Amino acid sequence: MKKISLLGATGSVGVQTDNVVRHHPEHFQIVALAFGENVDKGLELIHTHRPKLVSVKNKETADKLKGQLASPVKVVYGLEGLIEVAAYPEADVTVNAVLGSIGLEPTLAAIAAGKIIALANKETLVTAGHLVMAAAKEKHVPILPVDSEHSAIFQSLNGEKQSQIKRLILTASGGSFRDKTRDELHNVTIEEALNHPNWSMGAKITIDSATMMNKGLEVIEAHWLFDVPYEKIDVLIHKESIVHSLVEYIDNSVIAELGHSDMRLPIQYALTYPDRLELTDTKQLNLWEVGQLHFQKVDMERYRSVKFAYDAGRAGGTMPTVLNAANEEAVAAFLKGAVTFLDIEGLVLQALEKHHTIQHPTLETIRMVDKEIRRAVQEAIRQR
Ligand SMILES: NC(=O)C1=CN([C@@H]2O[C@H](COP(=O)(O)OP(=O)(O)OC[C@H]3O[C@@H](n4cnc5c(N)ncnc54)[C@H](OP(=O)(O)O)[C@@H]3O)[C@@H](O)[C@H]2O)C=CC1
Ligand SMILES: CC(=O)[C@@H](O)[C@H](O)COP(=O)(O)O
Ligand SMILES: [Mn+2]
Repeated sequence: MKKISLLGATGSVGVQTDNVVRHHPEHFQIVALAFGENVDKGLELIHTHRPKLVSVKNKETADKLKGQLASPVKVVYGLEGLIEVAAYPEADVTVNAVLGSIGLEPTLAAIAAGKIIALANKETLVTAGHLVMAAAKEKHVPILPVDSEHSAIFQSLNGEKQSQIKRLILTASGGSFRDKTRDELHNVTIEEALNHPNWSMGAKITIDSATMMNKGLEVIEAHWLFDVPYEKIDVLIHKESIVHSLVEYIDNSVIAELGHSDMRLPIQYALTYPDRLELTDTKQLNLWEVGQLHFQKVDMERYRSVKFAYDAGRAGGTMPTVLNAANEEAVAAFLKGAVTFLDIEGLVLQALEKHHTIQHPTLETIRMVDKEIRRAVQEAIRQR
């Protein structure tokens, strides 16, 4: 029985983790969970899994939740609460599916407590990959990818030697606006941007897919997870999202993982690794039904966010922290209707251009830069 601490329980990945756990009650148990403000969904999950510890976003939500709980559960809140859930002593695995760089300190706390990390929260690795990977190495803690592309790469690597990797190839759907030219992006709406062609996901990552910043973040995530330099990480547009990513070896052999779009597979694999379990209620992949698969080179002018991410990743230090913080603020503003779709890129670029990289940042420095950049982006939005 694997005991799980689940962060971001009410979100898209969280709810699919709940689904995986409910299908295999003999293998998994959720012993602690954290969410933000969705008390109705949170109560449903608490009722199903009966965790011993629950954390929510703030005191107000904690009070609201306590007022509606039928059984005694310890309720905590804020970043401290997230950290307490992440490092919950009874848990074996911490599934981090919270949204944004708020996931960093809980990840570090879970590593310090010796938990296996099943990581969906890519912003953690983008903002401070050097700290997370160094801590995991020191504590001999595995960081198992939940992000579908990274799970595909992890499965395709299957223990092969690092020195034999020629290239990691991350596939990208191209997002909601894949078939639009750059000029056609000026007046796109929030609703159109949220309409991902292949995946049903939370709002922020769906917008990231539309700008293709998601792929940029995933390039940096892959760099840290697999210890591969940026020159050996490529992005390939693949509109069907059937090939989830590929690994090319020095003998030109290319190994990939394929399947229909269903996050329960990478979530479950991170929980069962190195074993596998049956995945119920899923669609088997019959390639004859799919018929054709398409692949296309990425145009870095059309998808500027991918280039920003490569540049920020190569610059290193605090530059990826800036990329991530500016993007989180710009996407949040777009989702509130405060800026246009193309403003997201503009705001990120402005933040990157103004920043002087600090190399080898400590956690304190990362926190300070993250805060400063968010403030600067908010100010830039106010001045528009
Ligand atoms: N969705 C997907 O298919 C995939 C997602 N990912 C990554 O996984 C992460 C989660 O994505 P997704 O599930 O789509 O996101 P969602 O927006 O659907 O869910 C986010 C979760 O985080 C919680 N949350 C947000 N802010 C806070 C906070 N301050 N304190 C505590 N909890 C908080 C939310 O709570 P509440 O709603 O209750 O407020 C919710 O449970 C992201 O990093 C994303 O990039 C990676 C691959 C695929
Ligand atoms: C399911 C998942 O892992 C997402 O990150 C997904 O890959 C988004 O799709 P694109 O970024 O390729 O549009
Ligand atoms: Mn992904």
